[in-house]
Parts: sequence; C-alpha cells; structure tokens
Amino acid sequence: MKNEYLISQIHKKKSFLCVGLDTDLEKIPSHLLQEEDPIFAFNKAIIDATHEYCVAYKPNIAFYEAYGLDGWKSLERTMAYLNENHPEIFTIADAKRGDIGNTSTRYAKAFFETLNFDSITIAPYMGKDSVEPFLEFEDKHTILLALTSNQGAFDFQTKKIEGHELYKEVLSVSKTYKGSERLMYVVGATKATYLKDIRELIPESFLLVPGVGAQGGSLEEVCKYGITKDVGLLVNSSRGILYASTDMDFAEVAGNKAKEIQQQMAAELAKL
Ligand SMILES: O=c1ccn([C@@H]2O[C@H](COP(=O)(O)O)[C@@H](O)[C@H]2O)c(=O)[nH]1
Repeated sequence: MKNEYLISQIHKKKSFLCVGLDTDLEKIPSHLLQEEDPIFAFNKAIIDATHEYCVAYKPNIAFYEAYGLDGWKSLERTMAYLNENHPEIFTIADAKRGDIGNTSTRYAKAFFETLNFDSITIAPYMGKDSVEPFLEFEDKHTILLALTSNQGAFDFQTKKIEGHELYKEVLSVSKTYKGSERLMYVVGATKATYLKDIRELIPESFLLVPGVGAQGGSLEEVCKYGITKDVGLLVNSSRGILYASTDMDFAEVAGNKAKEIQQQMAAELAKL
C-alpha cells in the first residue's frame, strides 16, 4: 500500500487507529472455544465490529506462533479474510524480525508475499544488511523499533553513544538505507514527550505508536508532540479493545471502544 492511499483512508475514516489482534485463547469468551478455529472466529467478530473505525490491523505474531500449526492457520485465515473483505485496511505483522541478509529475505517473503502483509516490524540491532532486504519490496513497509513502550527501552535505547541516544542513531542512520522511503518507526505512546525530538529527525515518517489503553499512554500527548500535517501516526490499541468485554457482547463492546477512540482521533484531526 502506498503512503498516499493510507493518508487518504485516515482522512476518509477520520481515524488513525490500529487495532492490535493479540488473540489469546485464555482471554477470549469461553463460548468461542467450541468453534473449529476459535482464534479466527474471535478475530472475524472483532474485525466485523471495528473495521469502520480503524485504518490498520496488527496481529502480533507471537500470539499465533504460541499455538503452533493451528495458530499459523488462524493467522493465514485472518489475513485472507482481511485481504478479501477489507483490502483498503493497512496490515502490520508485528513480528520484530531481522537477521543476516539471506535470512531477512526469507522473513520478508514469508510476511510480504506468502501472508500478504503490507508491513512488518523489525528490530534494527543487526544493522543495514539485516534491514535492506525488507526495503526491496515495492509498496511494502518496514517498521523499525526506535523507542519502544516498555521500561526496558531505557536499558539501551536511550543510552548515548558518541553523544547521541541510540534510538536517535537508529532514526538518522536508517534514513541512509537503500529504500528508506519505505521505512516507518515504532515509538511507544508511553514516551510521548520524546516525540518532539523525534519529529526533528524524521519530520514526515509514519510512526506506529503502541501503548495507549492497557499500557497507560495518552492519545492526546501523542498527538500534541507527534502529529504532522499528513498525520504520520498509526496509534495501536490491542487489549483495551479486544478484551473490553469477555462476555457474549465482546464484539459489540469492542466496536464501541474502537468508535470512542476514533471520535477522539477525529477531534485531533479537526485541529490540523
Ligand atoms: O514498543 C512496543 C512495540 C510493540 N508493542 C506491541 O503492541 C501491542 C500493544 O498491546 P496493548 O494490549 O495495547 O498494550 C502488543 O502487541 C505489543 O507487543 C508494544 O506494546 N510496544
């Protein structure tokens, strides 16, 4: 998907919400466990209830891999459902991959070609030759972890090397990679004030911002420091939407929760 198309969808839906599909068999309503594929049944109900209010879905791959072959089949079915019914919605494989070049190419093929995701999250630790294989794919996006939402982000990401914080090095050095126009970055909503500095280094890049809802990040703060004239934000909520109710009404409540966030986003977009 091209950036211009994603931006047009954001304006059309007045939303930059990404719904995280972190589907956990221990948390989904118990009546779904009788279904042949409970994970897909849950995802389908959530997608049906939330698609009007969001522009992206982000299955976190760990939640599928945890169930082995069955989990992988549920992921395939979820992607086929999204690609068939909602091809206008941006899809993110939250896989946090990255390896030596030939291995990265296989990861890229798995997620961009076999599963037909629009984007994938990548850990930048192994550097240029681990990231560039993903950037070769036309109309696909590579979302580099820059400043993550968790407490452990302070172990390395904010440490200075040669006078610059490591996360800032990730932002500036990655801009020199071949195909860097296809890069986006992860910045946690829990670190919203850092977005001011981040926007000086990457004024236009799209950011995937997890951490509102269950992790306590503030949408208002993220917008205050991170929004650009072309929006430049995809703000993710997973548990806050998926498990807003664990009863028979889970999909309806998830839809209402997504709508509530979409309305806050519409108010932010009206300020642009
Ligand atoms: O810095 C990061 C990078 C990725 N994540 C992922 O986003 C979702 C957040 O889920 P919530 O339930 O809304 O907290 C989850 O898949 C994380 O693995 C992140 O939280 N922070």
